[in-house]
Amino acid sequence: MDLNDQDWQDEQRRVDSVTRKIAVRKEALEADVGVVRGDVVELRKDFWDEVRVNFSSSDDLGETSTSLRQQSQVLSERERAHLQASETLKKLRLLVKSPYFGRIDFKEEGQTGTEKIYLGIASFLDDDQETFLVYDWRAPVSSLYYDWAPGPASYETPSGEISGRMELKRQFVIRDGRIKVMFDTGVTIGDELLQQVLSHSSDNQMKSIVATIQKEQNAVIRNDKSRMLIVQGAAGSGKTSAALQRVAYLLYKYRESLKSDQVILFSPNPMFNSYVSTVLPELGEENMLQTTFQAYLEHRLGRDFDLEDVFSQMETILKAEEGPWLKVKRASIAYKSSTAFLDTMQRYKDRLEQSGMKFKPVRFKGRLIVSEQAMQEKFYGFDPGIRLANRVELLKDWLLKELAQFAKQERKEPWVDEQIQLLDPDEYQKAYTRVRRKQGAKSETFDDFDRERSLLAKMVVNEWLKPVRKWIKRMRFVDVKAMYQELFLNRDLFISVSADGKLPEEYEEIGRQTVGEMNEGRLPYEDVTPYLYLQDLLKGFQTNNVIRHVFIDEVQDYSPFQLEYVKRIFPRARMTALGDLNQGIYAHTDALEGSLESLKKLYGEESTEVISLTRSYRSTLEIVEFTRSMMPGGESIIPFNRHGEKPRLHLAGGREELHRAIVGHIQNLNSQGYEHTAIICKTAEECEQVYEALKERLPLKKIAKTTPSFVTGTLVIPSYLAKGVEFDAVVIYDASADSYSRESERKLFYTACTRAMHQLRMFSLGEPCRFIQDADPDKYVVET
Ligand SMILES: Nc1ncnc2c1ncn2[C@@H]1O[C@H](COP(=O)(O)OP(=O)(O)OP(=O)(O)O)[C@@H](O)[C@H]1O
Repeated sequence: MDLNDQDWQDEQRRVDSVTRKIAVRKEALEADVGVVRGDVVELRKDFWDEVRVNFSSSDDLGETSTSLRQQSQVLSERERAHLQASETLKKLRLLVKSPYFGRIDFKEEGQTGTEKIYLGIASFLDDDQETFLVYDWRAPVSSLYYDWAPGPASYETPSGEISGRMELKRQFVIRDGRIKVMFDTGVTIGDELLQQVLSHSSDNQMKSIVATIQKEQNAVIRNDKSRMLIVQGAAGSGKTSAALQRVAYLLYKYRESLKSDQVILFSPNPMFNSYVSTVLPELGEENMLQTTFQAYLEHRLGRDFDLEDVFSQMETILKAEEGPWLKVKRASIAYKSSTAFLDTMQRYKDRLEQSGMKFKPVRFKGRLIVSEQAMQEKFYGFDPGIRLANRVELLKDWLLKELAQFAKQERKEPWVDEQIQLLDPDEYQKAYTRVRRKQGAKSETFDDFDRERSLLAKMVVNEWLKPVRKWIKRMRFVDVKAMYQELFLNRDLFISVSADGKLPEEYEEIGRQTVGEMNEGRLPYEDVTPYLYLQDLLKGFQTNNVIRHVFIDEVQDYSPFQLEYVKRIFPRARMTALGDLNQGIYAHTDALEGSLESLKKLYGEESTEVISLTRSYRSTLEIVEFTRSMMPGGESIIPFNRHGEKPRLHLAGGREELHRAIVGHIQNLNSQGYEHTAIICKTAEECEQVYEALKERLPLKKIAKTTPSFVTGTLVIPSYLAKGVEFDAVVIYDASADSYSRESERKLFYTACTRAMHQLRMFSLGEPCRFIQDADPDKYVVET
């Protein structure tokens, strides 16, 4: 559209006028916020000056407490006002630069006038406080923009559906108050604008997509009926993007009841957390909580074992030779990932209700305080109607009493006197003060020798028994490890508790591997969640009742067992699961074949909705056409119509030639302005070698599983860590048949290739892998 166009001038005039109003409001609020902040600071500083403190009599005490309460109320009211004003200000600061991105003209059925509705990242009312100059993109009326082309249209409101006719749909790009781009659009939200957005270079931070949300993505964002929403979508179809806008939508729609810290996102790795962390702030919202499943596992079991993480497991498996060990490992992973194992565990718990609980005896200084047998007798002496975890709780209380009893006796022991003698004056003084505090302000001094000795002995013994008490309180007397191992050591037990009365394949060997690792203090990844599950069955689940929405990205990487566990620890939450079955890269994801079905079972079909996203936005049409041709069923992936070069395969004769070609290619990419590129290697070990070999020739950044934040530049990254992120250009380091030799690595290879936005080049030392050979030869170019 021409700059002189009348429409353009009219729109720019409106932008000017709205921006001016926003600026005025912003400045006024800035002044207000300053004042309120000052108030809060003053109130905090002078808090005690304003409170009348007097403890002389009970009347004075009452007055003091009233005064304290009043002062706290004033302070918290001002703090609330400050928070609210700051949040509004944050939005005004964003709006002033770009007040809106879309306009629809809508004529409601039965009404005479047509309303012009402008959409931005937040609502902005005119001074009359009635006219919306900008509507929040999440308001009910805004869904017209995402769901309909000009013509008949309707939208849902809390009081029912509103129908009418959309007469115009217009898009803008406004930067610093100037309209940069403006056009009227048809069916989908501007292919033109999407073209522009997608042709940009990638970044180390994900961007919000509010201006170009597609209809099917809008369905994901606004869905709030089902307990479980499954989003199955191709690589680059905007699953993560839609999920983040969905969080923003939920925070808006339920702003009275839902806060950002009641929403949690499980990310595939810590680096991904940083990659997506700017989207919500860009929309003027607070970030939700972010974590990884691994971080949760570490938090729960990291002190007890050296926990293997999914990346180490992956690395080990990718590097392992085919043979008996790998066969057993695969069988072990498959079984321990399944819900069959979860059922077995449940039945094992039922069995333990009757018999078989294992306890660690309570000891002190090598002496037995309570034996395992005594604990078992006590435990199975409780009413069998009481739940297992509650009986453990009762046992704990009993043990604490036994310990108190023991402590009383112990005070008479000679070692206690020795310890009292050893107290230095400082410790003595401390002990004295502590004892006095405990006694209340009753006596000024130790009144006689006996009393002094008895108080000090009590203190010394208590101090020495503290770790034992803590040990009991944490229920560490429950020998979870022994009971977990027992399952793999005792065939008869296993058969009797397994749901189908059978042993899993390779049972004996799995047992040997599992028990061996655990005795070395290590817990293999496939055992971590089952172990935790058993522990929770025995000691009680640590549920989180605060979280209302759980988002799981890359859900295909979770085993059915793990998903059941997540469901269990967030009993009051709804779940949004985002995944792509083609990208299930970990060993346990074989257990997830047909996993959409198992995912649907998690909350039951009636509480589950599935939305499929089939259009892929990240990569050029050429890259999508190539990558999808590697995958069975890939035809259903629809590329977005953005063109680029065909992917290229470079066959190298030797390693030095390979390195020379890669260096030349990266330099070429940089000169084309592609600065965010990745050399994707199969394993971390290969990354290490490549980094060492090329670091003198290229400014490389090596990415490892512990890398906390995503960076721009030329990265050397293992395939499994490139999940969820994207690059201008991707270089597959060695796509040879030697390197990717197993069928099970197809999804890994596909995932690596689909990280490319604009260019994909694969290098191969010798014959390329079968996945490339399976691909449509018309869809890539071979160079030698
Ligand atoms: N409606 C949209 N408007 C603009 N950009 C979009 C849109 N949808 C997706 N994109 C872009 O496409 C790219 C891929 O999106 P995203 O990472 O959310 O996809 P994904 O489905 O989670 O991918 P993967 O499963 O491969 O990790 C991102 O750059 C995103 O900004």
